[in-house]
Amino acid sequence: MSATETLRDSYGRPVTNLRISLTSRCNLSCIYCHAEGEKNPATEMSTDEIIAIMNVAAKFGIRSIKFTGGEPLIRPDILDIIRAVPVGIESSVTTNGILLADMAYDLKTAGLRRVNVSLDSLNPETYKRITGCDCLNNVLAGIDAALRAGLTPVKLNMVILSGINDNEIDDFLDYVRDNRNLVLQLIELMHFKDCDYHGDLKGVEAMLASRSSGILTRRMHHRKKYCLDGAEVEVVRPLHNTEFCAYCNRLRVTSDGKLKPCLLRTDNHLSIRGTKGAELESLFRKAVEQREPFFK
Ligand SMILES: Nc1nc2c(ncn2[C@@H]2O[C@H](COP(=O)(O)OP(=O)(O)OP(=O)(O)O)[C@@H](O)[C@H]2O)c(=O)[nH]1
Ligand SMILES: C[S@@+](CC[C@H](N)C(=O)[O-])C[C@H]1O[C@@H](n2cnc3c(N)ncnc32)[C@H](O)[C@@H]1O
Ligand code: SF4
Ligand code: SF4
Repeated sequence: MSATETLRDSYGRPVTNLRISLTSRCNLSCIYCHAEGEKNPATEMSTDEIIAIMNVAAKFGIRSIKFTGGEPLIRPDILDIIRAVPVGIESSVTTNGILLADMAYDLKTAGLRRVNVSLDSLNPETYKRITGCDCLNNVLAGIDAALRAGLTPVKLNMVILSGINDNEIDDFLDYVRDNRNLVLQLIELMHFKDCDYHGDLKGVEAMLASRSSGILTRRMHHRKKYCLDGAEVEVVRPLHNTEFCAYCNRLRVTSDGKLKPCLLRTDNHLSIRGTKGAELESLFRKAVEQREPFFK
């Protein structure tokens, strides 16, 4: 196998991005959480199992690894995991930010490139209603610490919840405005729980487009990025979006060690528990073969 072999699925989509769920456990209980599509996970992977997976990913030309969960920062070995990311792979974490203030500097020193921080409201009451925790200030302190540590750009993930936080978009635009290191991500709610707050992101995109001085298209998912009056906003609108899936370049690993070809499917997971070397590589190939756009 060449050092730069990139895996492609039968739809011609290259896999360049790996999302590893480090745990299904979390210190918050958001009303909408999809937990990265995990259902009843078994035992978490060990540090060594995660390192073996990252090393195979490097052989297959994976360019970026995202650590997610559950809440990835509650893993006691998170710094060891980040230190073990193979050279040449950019690593990032998606976190709720609760523990970030104390950890940002160490994460940066361990080699982490950047963070996405979930923040669905700037109002303490609304934040508590969504997450179950009266801890908005911890998250804001975490974002400041991440900026100071250079974990940039810091992307703020805001899931649009109709009737709960959709009146706060302008407040968020003000929050990120004129800070080149802060990007706002507006995310469409996917229904994984009985959560009835789905909002229309197409309407939001039309509003952003009408106020934008420029619109870019990201390679991944062909997501649109809007530049308006000093604020950078990316829109994540996956549902019934064939273009989004056509440009999906990700493979996932569940916290209990299964390759997961698509966020929205649970019927084609492949267990990699107890495998390494050639066997693990062959399972990677098989998982990529099983990838297909969810919306097509
Ligand atoms: N349907 C679907 N949703 C996704 C996919 N990737 C990310 N999302 C959603 O997008 C949101 C943001 O995910 P993040 O973990 O912050 O990462 P990201 O924005 O996708 O990645 P970066 O921009 O590289 O940091 C989450 O709500 C995910 O549920 C995907 O491949 N399919
Ligand atoms: C599952 S969380 C895991 C990482 C971390 N605990 C956090 O909240 O950032 C990853 C991202 O998925 C988003 N998310 C969770 N459930 C979702 C849903 N039903 N629809 C859309 N996004 C969702 C969260 O807002 C977060 O930005
Ligand atoms: S913090 Fe993340 S993993 Fe935890 S409940 Fe909220 S969205 Fe889910
Ligand atoms: S729904 Fe599946 S195929 Fe579509 S973008 Fe998400 S992970 Fe990729």
